[in-house]
Amino acid sequence: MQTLSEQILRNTIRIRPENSHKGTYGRVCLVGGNAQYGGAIMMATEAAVYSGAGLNTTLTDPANFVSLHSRLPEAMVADFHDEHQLESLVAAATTVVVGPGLGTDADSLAVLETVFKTVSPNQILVIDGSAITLVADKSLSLPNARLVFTPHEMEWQRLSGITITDQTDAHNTQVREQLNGIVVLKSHHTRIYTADDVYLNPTGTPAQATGGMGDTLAGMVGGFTAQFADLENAVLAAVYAHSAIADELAATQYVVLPTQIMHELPRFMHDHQAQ
Ligand SMILES: NC(=O)C1=CN([C@@H]2O[C@H](COP(=O)(O)OP(=O)(O)OC[C@H]3O[C@@H](n4cnc5c(N)ncnc54)[C@H](O)[C@@H]3O)[C@@H](O)[C@H]2O)[C@@H](O)CC1
Ligand SMILES: Nc1ncnc2c1ncn2[C@@H]1O[C@H](COP(=O)(O)OP(=O)(O)O)[C@@H](O)[C@H]1O
Ligand SMILES: [Mg+2]
Repeated sequence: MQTLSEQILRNTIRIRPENSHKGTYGRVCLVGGNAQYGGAIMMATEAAVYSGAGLNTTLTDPANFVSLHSRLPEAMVADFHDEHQLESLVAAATTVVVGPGLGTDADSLAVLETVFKTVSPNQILVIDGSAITLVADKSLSLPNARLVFTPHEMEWQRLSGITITDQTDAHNTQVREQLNGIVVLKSHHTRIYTADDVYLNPTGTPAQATGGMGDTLAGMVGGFTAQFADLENAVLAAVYAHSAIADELAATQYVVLPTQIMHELPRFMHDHQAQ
């Protein structure tokens, strides 16, 4: 087991080359947000945009279009019920983030199944929130893609079958091997399980214990993995940065809002970029 340090930021966040454009920094496709949970996909989208991903498209319930656009004109939006559009936008993405606020009803399942059948082996697929619950409840087969799972302990219990009290590194590693992806097991001491190692994130604060905090991390993982070449480092750096920013804010705040974290990101990434 290794404990992450600030070094992961300098190893990952690159000074931008002058000769670059939005196409250089990846396309993120975010899929989620039913009529009840529009906030979740908005926070994930905003986090991807503020992470610096070059192009961001959100596939969501049309009930969320106006609120999303009025907050975030940088993102493109489309209806996730339109299967043809969902397929073509997912196919064009560097990273797909599926699950924040997706819900678990029949429509949600249909959207998730379309995403799973569309992604290809060289695409990155971040599976979060409701998508994890659906995979577990419906015993869905996972697609052949570069998978990143971001469960909290209850979602991990559903997906892995390991009860929260039994979620030891040995047990978690066994299930990670079957899933064949990176697992970010979120808690007050988040651990990241990769093919070769287990990493402990030393940053984080109970001031983060508020709804939307994980949706924000999912969007950051989307933004970082779409831009930075090394998948594992990009995931580790996103996890570290998310909670390091919260720690900074918690020095003077009782609670840290997810939207405050994402708004600090451009400054934080500027301060930790390296050649
Ligand atoms: N503003 C919004 O639209 C929000 C939408 N959300 C979405 O709501 C859907 C359901 O997700 P939820 O996570 O709320 O519901 P879940 O039912 O998946 O999990 C929440 C339950 O897990 C328990 N739990 C145990 N250990 C935990 C841990 N370490 N971290 C978090 N919870 C732990 C909690 O006490 C709670 O009872 C997801 O799609 C999610 O993205 C939530 O993110 C909240 C905010
Ligand atoms: N007490 C805590 N200490 C540190 N980090 C926390 C704490 N409580 C929550 N977090 C972090 O907040 C996030 C919560 O994720 P999640 O439960 O998926 O939120 P949501 O689905 O509501 O967006 C995770 O990154 C988790 O590590
Ligand atoms: Mg969550």
